[in-house]
Amino acid sequence: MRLLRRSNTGEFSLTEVGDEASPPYAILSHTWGADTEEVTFEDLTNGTGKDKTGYEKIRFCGERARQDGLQYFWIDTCCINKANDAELSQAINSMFRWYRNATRCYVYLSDVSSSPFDTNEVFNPPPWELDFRKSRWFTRGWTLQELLAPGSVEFFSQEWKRLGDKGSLKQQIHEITGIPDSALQGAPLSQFSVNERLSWKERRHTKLEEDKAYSLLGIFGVYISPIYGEGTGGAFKRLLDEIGKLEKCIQDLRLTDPRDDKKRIEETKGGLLEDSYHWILENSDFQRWRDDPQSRLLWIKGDPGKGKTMLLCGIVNELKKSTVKTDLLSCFFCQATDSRINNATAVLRGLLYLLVDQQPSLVSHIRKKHDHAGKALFEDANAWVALSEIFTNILQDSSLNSTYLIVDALDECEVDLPKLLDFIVQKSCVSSRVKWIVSSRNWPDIEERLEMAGHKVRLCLELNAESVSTAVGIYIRHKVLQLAQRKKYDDKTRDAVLDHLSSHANNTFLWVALVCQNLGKIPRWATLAKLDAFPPGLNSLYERMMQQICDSDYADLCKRILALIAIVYRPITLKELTSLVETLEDMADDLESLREIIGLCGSFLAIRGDTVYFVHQSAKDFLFTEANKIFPSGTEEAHYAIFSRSLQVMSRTLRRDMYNVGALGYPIDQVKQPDPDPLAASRYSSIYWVDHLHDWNSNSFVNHGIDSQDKGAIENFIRKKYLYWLEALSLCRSMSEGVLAMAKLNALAQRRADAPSFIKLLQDARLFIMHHIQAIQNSPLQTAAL
Ligand SMILES: Nc1ncnc2c1ncn2[C@@H]1O[C@H](COP(=O)(O)OP(=O)(O)OP(=O)(O)O)[C@@H](O)[C@H]1O
Repeated sequence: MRLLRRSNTGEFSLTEVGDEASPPYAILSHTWGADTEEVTFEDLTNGTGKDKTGYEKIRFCGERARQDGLQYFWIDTCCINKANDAELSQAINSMFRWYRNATRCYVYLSDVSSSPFDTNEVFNPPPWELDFRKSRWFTRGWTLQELLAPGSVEFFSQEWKRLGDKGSLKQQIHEITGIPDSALQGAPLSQFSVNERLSWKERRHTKLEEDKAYSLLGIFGVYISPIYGEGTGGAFKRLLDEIGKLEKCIQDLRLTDPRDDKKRIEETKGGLLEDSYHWILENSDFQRWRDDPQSRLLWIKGDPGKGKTMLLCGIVNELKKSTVKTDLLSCFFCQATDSRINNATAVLRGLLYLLVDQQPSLVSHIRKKHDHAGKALFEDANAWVALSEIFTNILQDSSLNSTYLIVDALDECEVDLPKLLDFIVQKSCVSSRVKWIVSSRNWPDIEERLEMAGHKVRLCLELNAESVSTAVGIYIRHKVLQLAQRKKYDDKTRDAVLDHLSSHANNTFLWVALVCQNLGKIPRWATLAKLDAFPPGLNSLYERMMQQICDSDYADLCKRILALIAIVYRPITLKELTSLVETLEDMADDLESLREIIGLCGSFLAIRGDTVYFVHQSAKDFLFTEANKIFPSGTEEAHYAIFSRSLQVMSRTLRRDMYNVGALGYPIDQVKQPDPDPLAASRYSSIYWVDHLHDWNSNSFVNHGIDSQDKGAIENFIRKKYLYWLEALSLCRSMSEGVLAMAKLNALAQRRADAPSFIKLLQDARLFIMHHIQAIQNSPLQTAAL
């Protein structure tokens, strides 16, 4: 971009700077006078134009910038060479970003006059307010982005008097423009619907009709080359086309919203306690990472349950508070218990999703490939290659703002962890504008790879025992006071619980959380006697919980539930649970009793909403180390049981037009999930039944193949229910999982050389889904027309 600079003698000169390396600058927002009045690029290069009225605005902006300690500033009249079409086109597509990146934006209101003696405090409303409300500035097209893009927008009268900024004048600006406060305060514009954003420009005008559309490019984060002469209709058509493609691309990219994952994790873990993570802000390693431009990667490591995830949640909150509005912050929380967020491609997808949500113009890097490949770009066998290339390009994009990338629980990334680690190691030294934080357990293979990163700071929780111990102490007090209040402990009991927890916690948050959860189930009068039943150390505690389950009257049922929850590919709902465990089948309408049964499974499980989760990854890890207790016949048998139950429940419940949409071409975007949802019990089964069949085979030393009985059941299902299954997959927005499932099923069937008609049936079924995926994905009932 080209910036103006004021010399000591008061002269102005132009200087070219790279967008990436631009010095801090101020930017002017104003309304244009007659062309002859504005100082142009030629004027400045030829040293003319000083007698034009527009020169006053340059002097104003230069003087304000000087007062604010800024040497450079930008004004659209003279910093763009409009005679150069390519430059003009590039400027139109960059302007939003230039306004956003400006340190200050000064709005010069030539039609608002304010006496130098007016003080805003004395008159309410101030005498200039009426003129302010009527100012032409609020009626022009380009000033919309000039209002929204910068973090700081200050308003000045024609006498150069400061009237206020978009914070102090937010009420008036909201009333004049109809733009919600949150958008004025800097909320990502992607949070507002396309129609809402379009409505903001309704009463605004531009000199050239096409500019009405072009002035919205930055507000939607899309690029189009201006074609003056195409008319408003043509310009808007191209703009809306681009917006449509952008929205589709972001929709396809989204796997989960990591912001929702963070919220869910905090809630399932009992809520984030600020006082228990604030120590990090005073920690010298953290400060070094935050303040030293050379420190690019902060790696927080510690044993299970030491509070890493909650610490990262806290850091995300604190960075959000302390960084400037233009900084990007993207995070991802890996969870081994959920196959949607336990792999390297999911990490890149999640990080990218939040980056483009905050800076939509970055989508251009994804669109190049997505326009050709569609959603498959993020899901096919080459997804990692494509995503890592896109990510690299984004990190190298000169328009990328300062960025924080945060990845929690690398140890829970179960698929392609080495690739992800190498990627982080390489990319963390690419750009000084990008800072990373990652967390992991003390695993040697993670250590080995992350050690290779230059510019890193390592923060080991075990080496910060004093801070962690104080933080755990605060947590203990908080939890015990909660318990004491809820259970009405007397002082003696409360102090004994405090003492026991403080002396046995061993700096492990999770241990405290689990013991408190257990104490919550014990009657007040039995509390003191039971305290010693909570041994120190996570494993001892888990062992005890397991022993209690084994001794209880419901041991078999609890173990079956634990085995199921341990082996499913994503957390399942209570309804899904009833369909997958035979003995729970009758409880589909009695979820309260089911909740009680889950409560009997020690404190291994937690329910949030209607979904059952492991209380912590370490609880699941423990169950696998004690596999003989919950999987007496091995994990393969547990997979087989889920496969077989899934086939039964699908055969029983899937039917045509389950959501009563009626019309064959009814678009999926408009399909609403009915309540009660006819797919509630079979959703999981529909997506994962083949995976369980596959893992029954692949995990085992003995290759079971598909025996005659299962062959018959599968054949029957495909012949009678295949189209309903495809409809269900479409309603679950999981058609691509269906394609993969049919590929796996075909591969398994190949082993039955004695059953050619079975193989042929599955081949045909596979070809069918591959050919019609698009149609069924868009309209679930299309299955009936095919
Ligand atoms: N700041 C905090 N506020 C509230 N609860 C906390 C906090 N820190 C830790 N906890 C409690 O401790 C438990 C364990 O913390 P967390 O899951 O963050 O540990 P972790 O180090 O990430 O464990 P792992 O490596 O096994 O995943 C949480 O479930 C939560 O109950």
